[in-house]
Amino acid sequence: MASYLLAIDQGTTSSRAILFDRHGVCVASAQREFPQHFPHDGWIEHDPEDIWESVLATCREVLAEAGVPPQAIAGVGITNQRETTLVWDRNTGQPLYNAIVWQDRRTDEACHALRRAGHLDDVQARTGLLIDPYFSATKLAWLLDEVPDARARAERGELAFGTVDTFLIWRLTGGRVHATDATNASRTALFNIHEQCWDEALLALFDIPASLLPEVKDSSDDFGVLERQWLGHELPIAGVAGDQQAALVGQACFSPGMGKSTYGTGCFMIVNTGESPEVSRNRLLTTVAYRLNGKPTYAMEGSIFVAGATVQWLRDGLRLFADAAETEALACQTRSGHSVYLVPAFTGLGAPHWDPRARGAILGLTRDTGIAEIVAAGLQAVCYQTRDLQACMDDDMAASPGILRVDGGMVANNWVMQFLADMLGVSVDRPTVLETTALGAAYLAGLRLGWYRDLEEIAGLWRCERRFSPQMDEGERERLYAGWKEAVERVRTQ
Ligand SMILES: Nc1ncnc2c1ncn2[C@@H]1O[C@H](COP(=O)(O)OP(=O)(O)O)[C@@H](O)[C@H]1O
Ligand SMILES: O=P(O)(O)OC[C@H](O)CO
Repeated sequence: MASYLLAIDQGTTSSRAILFDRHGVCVASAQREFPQHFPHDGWIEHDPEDIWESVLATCREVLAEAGVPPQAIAGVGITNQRETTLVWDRNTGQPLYNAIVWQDRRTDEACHALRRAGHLDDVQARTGLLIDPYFSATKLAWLLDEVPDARARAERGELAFGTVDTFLIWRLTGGRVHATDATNASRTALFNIHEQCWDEALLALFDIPASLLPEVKDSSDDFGVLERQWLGHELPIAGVAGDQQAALVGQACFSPGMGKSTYGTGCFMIVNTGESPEVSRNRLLTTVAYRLNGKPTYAMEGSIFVAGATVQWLRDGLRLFADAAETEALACQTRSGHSVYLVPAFTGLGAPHWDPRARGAILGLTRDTGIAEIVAAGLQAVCYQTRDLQACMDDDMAASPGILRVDGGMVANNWVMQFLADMLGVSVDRPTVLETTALGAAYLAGLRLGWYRDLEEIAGLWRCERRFSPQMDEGERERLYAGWKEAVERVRTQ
């Protein structure tokens, strides 16, 4: 009898494949990093073949490592870096160009022009998003305009567009299925989140031929069959969601008001808002949390572009330490109440500022500032930015989550988690399974395959490993946060 679900987690810097059992316990995992390409300032690309090969290799590795035959897998869930845009030939499956990654800013000018022309409110009303290079629509338009012959070929119906989930589904099913799920569609800026369909007015605005677009399915659905040639056995692809939404599912945040924050390369805080697509007054995003049985559940999201990436920069750029894990001991050595601030606006600022031209800064240096204070400031920046998002959510929804569930590579750092609880003034819960993104994809597949009755059953599987409770006094918390706000004002350009 099939005993496992296979989750494919295709992220920005690496691909992972993880096997879960029925209780949501991680049985084995495999991970491969792949190269990032920076052809010009602000441009970030992935070679689609690197994405594909790393996914295939990790799937094979995880089965080998666990000693599990493919017949023991009930089905596959896919979760992915969102917004990243690919176009390929429907006949050959060959991509026309590299994948343009979500962090890529090449369409900054085009977005600026659309905002100047007054399209922001309409785009926000239809998509829940803003007009920003982050989302797929302007990246896709760029591909059609800049790759020779692409627009004409798209108009003849020869090409397919997809985010990474769609590309993987296409390849895994041998080109039989061209589909995405509603969470991924909701990040393209072409999808109407109220009507749950591609929006003709948006296709016209961004000049995108409808023939390029995939079918939009539920997050638990029939996405076709992974062909026998890849793992030696046919497997149903039964769950798909963008990685941040999958983490919300993996964290079992199924009731309105429950939220999670993921601290990986970037940081994404998402709060479930139930059946109502709340519109933010503070430039947060409205997005599809998951769609089951044709019914969307919505969420509000704050996206911070740089979180763990600061730690990488401190390690690889400044060479202040050799391993990210060392940051915890370094931060513990800081003078309490030091006033160094590091604003990690390396690629601009995301929510709630959306200032692509801002650049980073370290402020408040004194003669006794050392490595420990700079490292601590880098870690604290992530917590201050979460507090910025919390303030927006408080204003938009009258209440941000009373308890925040956290995951991602950075949450291994106890010092960061305590400072986060202190800065937010709420409890921060770290679950036993930190691979919540992959777990969410597995749960979505499991729902479709009848492994789980409903979301309630899945919620019963969530376990807290450690709770961090706020300990800092109010005065100190507000003094530190006021310093952060001042530091951000110094780098903003708009
Ligand atoms: N102990 C730690 N303290 C602080 N940051 C850490 C620690 N361990 C890992 N990180 C950071 O977490 C990030 C990796 O998290 P991960 O969830 O794997 O990211 P992603 O899925 O975005 O690639 C890296 O940027 C790394 O620098
Ligand atoms: O691959 P990650 O974990 O950095 O997540 C990327 C997000 O999906 C971008 O929106």
